[in-house]
Amino acid sequence: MAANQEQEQEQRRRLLDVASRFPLPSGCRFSYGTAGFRAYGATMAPAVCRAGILAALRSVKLAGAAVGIVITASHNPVGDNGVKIADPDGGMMAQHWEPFADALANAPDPDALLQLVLQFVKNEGIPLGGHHTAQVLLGRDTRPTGEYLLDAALQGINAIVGAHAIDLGILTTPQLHWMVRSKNKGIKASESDYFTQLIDSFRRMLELVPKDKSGDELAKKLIVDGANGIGGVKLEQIKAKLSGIDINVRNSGKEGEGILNHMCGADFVQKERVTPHGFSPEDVGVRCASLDGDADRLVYFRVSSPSDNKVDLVDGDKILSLFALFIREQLDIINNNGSQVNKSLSARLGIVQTAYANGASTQFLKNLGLEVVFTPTGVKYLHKKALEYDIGIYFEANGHGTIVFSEDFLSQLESLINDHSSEAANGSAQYHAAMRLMAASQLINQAVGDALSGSLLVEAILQYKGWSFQNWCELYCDLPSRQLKVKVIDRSSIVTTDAETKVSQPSNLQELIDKETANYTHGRCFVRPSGTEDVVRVYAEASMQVEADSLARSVAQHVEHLLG
Ligand SMILES: CC(=O)N[C@H]1[C@@H](OP(=O)(O)O)O[C@H](CO)[C@@H](O)[C@@H]1O
Ligand SMILES: [Mg+2]
Repeated sequence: MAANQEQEQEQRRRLLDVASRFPLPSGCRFSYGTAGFRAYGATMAPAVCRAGILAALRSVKLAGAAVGIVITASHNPVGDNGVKIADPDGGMMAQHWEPFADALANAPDPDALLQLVLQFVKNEGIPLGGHHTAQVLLGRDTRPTGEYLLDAALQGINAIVGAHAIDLGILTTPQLHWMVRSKNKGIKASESDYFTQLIDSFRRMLELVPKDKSGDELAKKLIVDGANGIGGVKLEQIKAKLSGIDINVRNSGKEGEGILNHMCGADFVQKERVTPHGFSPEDVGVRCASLDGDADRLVYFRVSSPSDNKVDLVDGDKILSLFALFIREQLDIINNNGSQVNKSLSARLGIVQTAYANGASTQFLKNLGLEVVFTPTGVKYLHKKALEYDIGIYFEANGHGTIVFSEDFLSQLESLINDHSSEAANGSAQYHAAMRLMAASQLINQAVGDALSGSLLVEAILQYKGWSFQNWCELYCDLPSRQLKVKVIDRSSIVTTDAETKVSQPSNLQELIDKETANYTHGRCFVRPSGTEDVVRVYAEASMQVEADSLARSVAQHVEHLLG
């Protein structure tokens, strides 16, 4: 038999073999959804194994570039688990592969799986069975089912001839995305390189804080709620090396401290607006940050008073607003400063939000004269949109977000910094502003939202501005809002348009929503099927809390009535 034919046979055999090792339980249906497959951890092995096959195929297709797999269920309960795939640029897997991901995960038997793969590789022109290579980097969070699912992923990857899996152990989701991106850029990509980049660029940011702004001890104090997940573990590892900030980690994931995401973490704090487990009245007034279970979400809060457990919340929208103010300020300094180096920077700055962004934040950003655009829910949409700008800043209200800088902008910035190399110019405000933007671009994780690097950027900006938590809170006042979930028979019967702000099907639902909304001052309401849970989500906003509550309730009733 010719060598090629032999390889092809071997490839078929391996696929049939691995599929029979991970049969799909009957009645099981996976959907790639907003952010990968997610379900009860013990049931996830077939989907994770198939995600391994898919990641290896994606790497073959992209000429052996590294692709990533993260095993995590983020903010969901500890018993859940899931899998997300990172593309070679460190972003989410290209959306046009999602239908194949769905079909592969749900292939009912080994033969169906084999046929599906063979058809797909033919359509996509993937040179399967030839002399190709593929590499897949794997990370997982701290969940008890992580190791078991990692093994399923490894078996899936190894089912593709020529594929090579690299297990990077327990990592935050953003670390894995950063490593994939760095590896494909040909730069140092280990965990210690990631830490060094964070520590060094944070130090550089603080060195650029004007001397008159350096605040008191409270300004440097930060308590971090690690959600008993991997973010707390990693922060403990580096906090002593972060100078200029005093970090205390609670819910750090240490044995006995608590259960992952249970009564703690970014999702809990943002939704419940109460102090997470491990915080007490003694913490009143101190700036606190909360991460989710895989550390790709970040929100800030402050314990409001010693007598109740309420918090003042700073959500993703306000983190976005702080970042936008900072970036804009540096661009203004560069472009309006009469410096010896007569050079300006042309930069298109874009702000990306979803319909869940509080209306007050959008108004605030627009009042600053910024370009604000909307995408559907999910980092995969926001990130892609942000890449269209020289500097794109995006956040979901729940704390997923980051800043992306175009290569062209960064090289303009670098040349500006080089032009300032003479000593006299080094002292100029323009030079400092350019250096701040450069340090920020190195501190922030440009692959994906990262609670660790995001919180360090927040801390550096607050120190730069000499701002307290209160100053930050007062940027604008959130409009009262309410989110509800409605269980329906088939949530996919709701179809939305205009970045999910309008319903196109069922045909009369939008009219009903409009009618309800018209009854309220500053009323805004939309519904959409969740991409991670079997529910329809209702969001309402109005000038008073009771109004937002009642608008959400009446629209939820319409949804229930129409969809059962
Ligand atoms: C309203 C909301 O918070 N939706 C979340 C949630 O998506 P849904 O499609 O709404 O279930 O999970 C996504 C993944 O974590 C996150 O990106 C998104 O923001
Ligand atoms: Mg997460």
